Amino acid sequence: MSSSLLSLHDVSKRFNQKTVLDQISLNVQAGEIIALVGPSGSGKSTLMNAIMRSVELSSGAIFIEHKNIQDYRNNKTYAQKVGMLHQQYDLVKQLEVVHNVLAGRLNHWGLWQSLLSLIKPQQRHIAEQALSAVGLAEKINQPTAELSGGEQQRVAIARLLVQNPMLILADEPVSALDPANAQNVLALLTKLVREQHKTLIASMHSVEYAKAYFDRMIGIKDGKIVFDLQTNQVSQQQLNALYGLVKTD
Ligand SMILES: Nc1ncnc2c1ncn2[C@@H]1O[C@H](COP(=O)(O)OP(=O)(O)OP(=O)(O)O)[C@@H](O)[C@H]1O
Repeated sequence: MSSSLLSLHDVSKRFNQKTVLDQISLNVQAGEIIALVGPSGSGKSTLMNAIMRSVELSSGAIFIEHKNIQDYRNNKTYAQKVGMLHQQYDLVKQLEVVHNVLAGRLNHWGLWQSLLSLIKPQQRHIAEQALSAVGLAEKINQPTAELSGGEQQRVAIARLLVQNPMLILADEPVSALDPANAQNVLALLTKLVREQHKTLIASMHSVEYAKAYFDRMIGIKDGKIVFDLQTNQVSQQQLNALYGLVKTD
């Protein structure tokens, strides 16, 4: 059996009459670091939401470790396979950083331990470890709202480390950040994914960042894959065609 972590077989999604994903087939091996690129509305978020199981397919099937994702019994088990990083961090701003990081633990805890953790953080050492990995150990008791955008995205990464899924999906993880912060966060995220032998698929607005930090690039247009290559093999012509840019020379 191959080491395929994720595979999509003829995945299609229609919203009302509109086809948003059009027979996408794709294989991802464990350890890959992949950027999804393509114009706005091409279907990148829908593709990731389908893998997250938050969008139901119109047809086709998705497998994680050769098992249909529909067959993972509950969300807790599934969260140990796949986790997602959002553009807007998705943190509870009023809470201290430690609580947001330990929210990644909810998939491992029962109800009482989760409730108790809101009063007295349970397994604080786990949060400490994850926060030092993202360089924020000293912010553990700070209200999350007081952190900068880049720091908040690093807290969200720490929460993912605590959740510890095999596959990380990131939906435009740095598009809300300024260039310096965006590059720091991407460098950190890809470094941690490599060190911890995880797999990353991120949708990226910036082709430049996709080239700098990712190994494989998948171009999506109108819900179809138009190229799927090692990043250094992608030509300017392919990118122009993807974004519908007219040749000027
Ligand atoms: N829940 C929904 N109901 C109806 N249409 C939807 C829904 N979700 C997405 N769409 C449509 O599907 C298409 C693809 O959207 P999607 O968000 O996947 O694109 P994207 O490539 O991620 O775009 P962007 O780069 O702008 O985030 C869009 O036309 C969008 O309007």
